[in-house]
Amino acid sequence: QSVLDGIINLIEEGEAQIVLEPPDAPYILPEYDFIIVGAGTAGCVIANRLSENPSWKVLLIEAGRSENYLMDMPILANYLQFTDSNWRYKTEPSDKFCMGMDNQQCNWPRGKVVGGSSVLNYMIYTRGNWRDYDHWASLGNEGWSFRDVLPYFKKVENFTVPGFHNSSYHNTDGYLDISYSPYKTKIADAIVESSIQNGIKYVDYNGPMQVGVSRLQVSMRDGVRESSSRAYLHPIRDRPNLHVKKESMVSKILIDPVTKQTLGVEFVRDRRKYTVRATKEVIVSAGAINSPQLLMLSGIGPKKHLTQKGIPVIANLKVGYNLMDHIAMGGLTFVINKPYSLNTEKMITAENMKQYLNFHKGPLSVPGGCEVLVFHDLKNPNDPDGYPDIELLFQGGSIVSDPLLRKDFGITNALYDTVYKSIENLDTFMVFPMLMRPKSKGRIMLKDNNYRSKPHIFPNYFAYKEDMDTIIGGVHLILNITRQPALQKLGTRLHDIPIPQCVKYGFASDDYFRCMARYFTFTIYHQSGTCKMGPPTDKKAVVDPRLRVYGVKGLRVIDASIMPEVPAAHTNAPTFMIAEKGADMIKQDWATS
Ligand SMILES: Cc1cc2nc3c(=O)[nH]c(=O)nc-3n(C[C@H](O)[C@H](O)[C@H](O)COP(=O)(O)OP(=O)(O)OC[C@H]3O[C@@H](n4cnc5c(N)ncnc54)[C@H](O)[C@@H]3O)c2cc1C
Repeated sequence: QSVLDGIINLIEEGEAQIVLEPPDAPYILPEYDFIIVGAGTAGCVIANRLSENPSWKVLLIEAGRSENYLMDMPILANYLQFTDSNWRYKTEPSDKFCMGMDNQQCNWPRGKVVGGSSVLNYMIYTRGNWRDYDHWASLGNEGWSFRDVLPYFKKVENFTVPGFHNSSYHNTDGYLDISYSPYKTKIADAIVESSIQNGIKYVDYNGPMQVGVSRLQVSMRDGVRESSSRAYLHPIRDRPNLHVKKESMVSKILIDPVTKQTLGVEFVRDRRKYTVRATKEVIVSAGAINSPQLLMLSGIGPKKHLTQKGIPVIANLKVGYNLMDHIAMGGLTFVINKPYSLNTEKMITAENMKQYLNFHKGPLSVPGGCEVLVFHDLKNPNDPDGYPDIELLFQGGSIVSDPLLRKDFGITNALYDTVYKSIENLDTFMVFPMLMRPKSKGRIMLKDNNYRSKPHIFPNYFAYKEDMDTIIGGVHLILNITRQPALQKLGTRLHDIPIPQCVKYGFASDDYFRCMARYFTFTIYHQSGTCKMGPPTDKKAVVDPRLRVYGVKGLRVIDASIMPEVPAAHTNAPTFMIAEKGADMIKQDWATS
């Protein structure tokens, strides 16, 4: 098989993808039983599950266009943020975080495409800790304990990770394939070995014990990204009772101001406005930024804020509060003296292309270069069933390995040139110490009452000192791991050109790293919590434990925004679980009514 054969294969697979994704509905009905806003991780699951009932008519509305096959080549993950499939949000400028980024703003990409952020993401698949969900339940969210949600995590997956087939935790007949990437670098092997040498156990972090080291379990099928659309929509593309409307942005949820009954939605396509009615429910699955934005535009949100923006209030709720994210100190880079690192330009060889295009194997199958993670409990380091407060995410390359990676994060040219330019030709890897259980919470606010305006984003990172301390604990752990023999065999050393603004603290001191975290504040893209789930006694709750919006009939939010606390996980797997569970709740509620 040659590269040319591979290119033909690519064209054929690309064509197949176009046919497999449900088409844009050429017409829509005046009313549906259910209207789902947003075909992202959650929306595709809900569309599939609700349309299982052939007597229900379901409309799925998505602002973005079709997913294309190139988006699903794992190594291209870093590139997708530069396309129109990204909403391209930015945080408000700050002098406490994101200080090394252009205009002191962090980029917050979000998927605007069929499949949503599951098309832009790095495919890392982690469920979180059993305590995350027991904690949700203890806050008054009945039905959300780990015991309750485990069946839904299992329902999602076709788990093919070798060596970990524990049927109490895993399943093989779900829609979403979970596997290891078909390729790993020698750096990944050395990281795993060094972690073990540092006393860390190799685990199935989606099994009974989460703390430990592992290669990444990823949502991939046969070396190709498994987005929520590929997993949940492609297999059901011919269902006549499901219509998908693409490139159509919902501008308002229509609610009767007197009865508070949801009537339907208004959406805009090609600058034309359409109205469509929902006879049973509207389900908002527009993600952790757009869901609160849409609720607020529709009159559901904090009374004072909505009134200031000239929006009549339908329900006075704390929409947009409780904004959470997982951040890491970026830029921690190690130089090695072996030619093992993933470097995009060096990787584009005929052999690697041949491997990927023909067989979906080789270095191009590594998701954006991410390879290994360690979950660790800094407070209880010896507890094999610890509750991770830090994750170390290892990449088989670094900020210098791909010219676009620094632009993904928005690092200023000046800072990049000063700190990293000189190591562009060296072999390197990078580690993110990532805060898993942040105390600091932010807020999303409307700019104005125009649905096309991007909202204001205040992430409020590092408002609590403990959050920074945890990151520093993570840096120490990374340094310990890199001192172990397996990584030392590669000549691993910390890249030591300092950030000029931090050098006054003394390179590699804790205060230096604190300063570095404020300059290179890297989001790991886990925005969540902005339509918080909680019991009626929770003053910040927007939806009840059955995901129904308080004070409004016929309206639910089902996506990452309902998380009361962000789990110790990358948020895609928990969002799949929420969607499976939410869809079941809808079925239950309509079965008994
Ligand atoms: C760059 C990046 C990398 C990530 N990496 C990982 C990872 O490796 N592992 C992991 O677990 N998680 C990762 N995540 C996070 C994870 O993908 C998200 O938590 C998850 O996809 C959220 O799902 P959701 O359904 O809440 O929202 P989304 O998947 O974002 O879906 C929302 C959908 O609604 C659409 N929409 C929004 N507003 C409207 C409107 N008004 N009208 C119509 N449609 C609308 C959007 O276009 C989008 O398609 C990453 C995210 C990003 C952006």
